[in-house]
Amino acid sequence: MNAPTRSPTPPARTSDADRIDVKGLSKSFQLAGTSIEAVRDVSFSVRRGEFVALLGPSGSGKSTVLNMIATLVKPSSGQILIDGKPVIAGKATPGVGYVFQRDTLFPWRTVADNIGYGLQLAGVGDAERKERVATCLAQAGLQGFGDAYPSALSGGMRQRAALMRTLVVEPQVLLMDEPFGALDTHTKIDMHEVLLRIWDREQQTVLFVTHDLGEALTLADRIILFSARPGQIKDMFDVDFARPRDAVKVRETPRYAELFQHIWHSLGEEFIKGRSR
Ligand SMILES: Nc1ncnc2c1ncn2[C@@H]1O[C@H](COP(=O)(O)OP(=O)(O)OP(=O)(O)O)[C@@H](O)[C@H]1O
Repeated sequence: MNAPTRSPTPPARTSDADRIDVKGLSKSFQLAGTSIEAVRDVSFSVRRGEFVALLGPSGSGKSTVLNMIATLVKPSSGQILIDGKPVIAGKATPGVGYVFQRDTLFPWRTVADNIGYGLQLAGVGDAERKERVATCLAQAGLQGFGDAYPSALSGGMRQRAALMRTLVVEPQVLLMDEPFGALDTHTKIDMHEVLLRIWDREQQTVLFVTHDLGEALTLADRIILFSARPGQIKDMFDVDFARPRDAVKVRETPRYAELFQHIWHSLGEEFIKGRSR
């Protein structure tokens, strides 16, 4: 895959090939002698270049599923395939990037050095690293902040830098765990714009965890709705807004209101069930 601004012709948006396959995934945690069933028998696929949101109330096992796909948590049972190959718990899968809710920038490194960290680990030479980091800074609207330390940036700017630190190594699969959850509404919508523009160009396969229905509708091609714990797939919804999307305008369309209302009811039932568990 080419670097963010270097791809001359965008790849086909989606193909029928499955990039992520999750089969019969379950997870129970042991906590102080008690077993907590977090996820029960979850199966789904994500096609190459598809943007899928995992939506559900707090505690419905969305992060646990994402963490299992990211190999950070070992499944109790079930299988996860990426490009047809089983992932191995504890071992990073090549081509898969991860963005967390809280920015995880190193405070002692400048923004440019944070973004360039993965390239440095991969042994990319100084000149190329500089060029690729400059491209990422521009894409994230962070020109002029490369030499700043994270403490000098706003929350939104830090999250943009964290996003770029993952994207600079050009992952084909992007796992995102409520990456904008800590941001205020307007900054969040700015981040949706940044992500939509990058994804329009690069068309990574994205799995995005959120409990924010508006965010899922703005970004995703498909929403997978989780039930209250133990997390199971309750429903799936296609989000058929045209691309490229405008993160502000899409929310003003009648179709958005229609889909919102339709899914909101189902999500609301799980919020209520989740409260009593
Ligand atoms: N390491 C762990 N040890 C014990 N229990 C855990 C662990 N991780 C998650 N759980 C439990 O598993 C359940 C699902 O948690 P998870 O974080 O996956 O849900 P979520 O849908 O991502 O929630 P949120 O939206 O609040 O992040 C919760 O009851 C949680 O307490």
